[in-house]
Amino acid sequence: MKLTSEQWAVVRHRKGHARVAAVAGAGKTTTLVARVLHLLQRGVPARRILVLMFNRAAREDFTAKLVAMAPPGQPLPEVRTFHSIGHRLTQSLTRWGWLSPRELLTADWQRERLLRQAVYTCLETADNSTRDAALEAERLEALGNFCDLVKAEMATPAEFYERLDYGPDTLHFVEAFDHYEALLEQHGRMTYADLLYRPLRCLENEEEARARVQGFLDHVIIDEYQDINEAQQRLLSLLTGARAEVMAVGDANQCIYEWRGARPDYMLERFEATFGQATDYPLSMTFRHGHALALTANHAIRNNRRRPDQLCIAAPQNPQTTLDAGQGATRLIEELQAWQHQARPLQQACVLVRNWALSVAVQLQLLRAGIPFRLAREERFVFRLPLVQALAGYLRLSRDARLLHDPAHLFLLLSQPTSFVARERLQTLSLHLAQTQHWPDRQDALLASLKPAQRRTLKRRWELLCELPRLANLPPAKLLEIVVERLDAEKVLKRAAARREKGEEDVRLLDVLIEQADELALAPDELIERQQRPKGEQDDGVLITTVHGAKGLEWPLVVLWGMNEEDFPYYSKDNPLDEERLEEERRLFYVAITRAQERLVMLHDTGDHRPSRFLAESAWQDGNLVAQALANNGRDSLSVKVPALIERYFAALGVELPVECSLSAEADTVAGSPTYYRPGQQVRHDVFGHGEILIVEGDPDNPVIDVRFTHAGRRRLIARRSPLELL
Ligand SMILES: Nc1ncnc2c1ncn2[C@@H]1O[C@H](COP(=O)(O)OP(=O)(O)OP(=O)(O)O)[C@@H](O)[C@H]1O
Repeated sequence: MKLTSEQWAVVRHRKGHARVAAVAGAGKTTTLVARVLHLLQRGVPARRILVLMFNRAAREDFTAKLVAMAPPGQPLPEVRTFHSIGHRLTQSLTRWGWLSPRELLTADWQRERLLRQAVYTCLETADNSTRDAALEAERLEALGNFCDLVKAEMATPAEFYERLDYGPDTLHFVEAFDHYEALLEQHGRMTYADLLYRPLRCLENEEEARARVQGFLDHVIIDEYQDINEAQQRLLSLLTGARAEVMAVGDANQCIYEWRGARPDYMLERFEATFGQATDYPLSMTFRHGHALALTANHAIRNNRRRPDQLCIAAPQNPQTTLDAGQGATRLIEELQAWQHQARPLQQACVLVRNWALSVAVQLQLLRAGIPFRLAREERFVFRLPLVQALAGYLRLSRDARLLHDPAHLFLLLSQPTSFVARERLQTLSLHLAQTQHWPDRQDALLASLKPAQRRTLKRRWELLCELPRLANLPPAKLLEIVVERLDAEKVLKRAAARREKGEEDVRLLDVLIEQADELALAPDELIERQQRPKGEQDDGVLITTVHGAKGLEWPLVVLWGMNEEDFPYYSKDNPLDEERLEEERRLFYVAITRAQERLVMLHDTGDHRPSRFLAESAWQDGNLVAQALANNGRDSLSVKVPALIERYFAALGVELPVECSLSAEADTVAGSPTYYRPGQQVRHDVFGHGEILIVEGDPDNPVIDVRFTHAGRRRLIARRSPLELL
């Protein structure tokens, strides 16, 4: 394979640190393998080179390519992940006596037991209901994640708690962290997060230990630099010391872990702050997809203010990617069936969603159409979700009143969505209700340990259960709506979730389920039967995954589902978008669309949600139009939304083709298009004077904007109805 001149420049980089800005599909592995071989040829000993990849799959892929391309017998450098380095450092530091020996906790239940103990200790004097709520499985899981993230970000628990949006019932997290740490030490255990955290803390504190691990490397090459966390960054700088030259490769446009502390500008700032000056290299040519998608990706990301000034250019031999957008589940099924009719395997296709909640509609539709699928995370199978099991349980009860006598069934419905009451107490109550069919007397011991609010919640729920058999004839969607309303399910789910985003995802899941019950007109029996005998996932099926889970991967066919405002970009009335979050959502969209090789289909749903602003911003029709013209060697002038971008793209290809601004683009600007108002823009209001736009949200054609006025403070305005002038 002939490397491009940009790739060669990276391979032959001579001296000092280097930063490589690589677009998606730029052949990073090929280039970095060539770089390693070049260093070896230049006489650098293999043991003085370290290559760091972001996960095991990337590491295996890299190693395989390196072995295949190296001359036989050539000693090769180590290719590692941060975890494997941490593992080895832990072993060495333990052998040398700086760290006490600890065993890695591999099973979830072991970890959960320690977390549970930590919560007990710090809520020892709290009342029952507070403790019960803190011991809910979901809350414990959130606490576990919190502890891991504190370590990944090398923050204090209090600092990190401030940074993330945890709910009001999580105040104990900060203290629980310390108890958890003490328990781990006491039991001689460590978690995966400790593999980096412990050696790093030790090396930062012990000069002598540091001296034993530094000075062994001349070259460190690191992939996916844009998303590395604080612990990884610090470990990297420790290992490289003053001597090693660092080559960091990444794409700031694919920085999708901002909530965890990664920032697109870190590619620039953090690197220089840590290592000093670097030579910059672009890898702008993608080998993954055709011009249509390259142009669409360029359009999509151009609305971000914080981004590298770099166009992604499709290599001439790439497949001619086709793009389409549409609406509804029927379209999704048609796309996948058309793929199968072309005798293409479903493993070559992927359905991407912004959030797992959105995958529920996809799963239900595929089940119904008999199209096999597999999930990147098995536990997200729709009929394995506790909330879905519970809702199906409510439907079953409406059809079969005998279930009121089944304690296990009552327990399921009293505990999901959570009633914030401990399991044991609910089990006893369920047994009583199943046997007596009566709510216990006020003085009954069963109620003694419950707070008045818990009693009220459970009593109301029992009354609903008794009423359900009388509602058996209602359509399932209507019945579910009643259940959700009577349980006050939205509020409960928001309260139960330990992070606001999780609560909102659960609420969205409720919506999706009701929409689906309505759209599919699911007969209760069908839903119930599916829930009771869920068909397992199938290996030869289409993959369903989230955009985060698709990082670094590619498929010939990508269907991006859920292209609606509030779903993608993800926001809500309680959780509005600010400029940073909108830009991160846009980078996620960029990652999503650049996974496709031959075909990309973006679908929005038929519900109340408006189509996503990203569809308009991406100008995908222009992408198709320009790609067609390039394929046919067209000569006619092209009417496009953003002529300057197309001209720059043509200049990079060495193509001369006239372009002009399309009428629709002009109309957009006049009418206040989704891209017309953007955070950061300066405005003048006839009454309030000068200000800066902070947030743009709502209908892209008629946005609501938040403006901070110099003299009139912060105001929310309907942009098109306000006497505003853009400066
Ligand atoms: N100079 C080149 N000419 C032709 N094809 C190339 C070139 N460089 C890379 N490729 C091809 O591009 C594809 C992706 O390359 P590679 O596996 O090296 O990149 P990657 O690291 O997986 O992708 P990404 O850049 O998205 O991380 C491969 O099929 C590879 O053969």
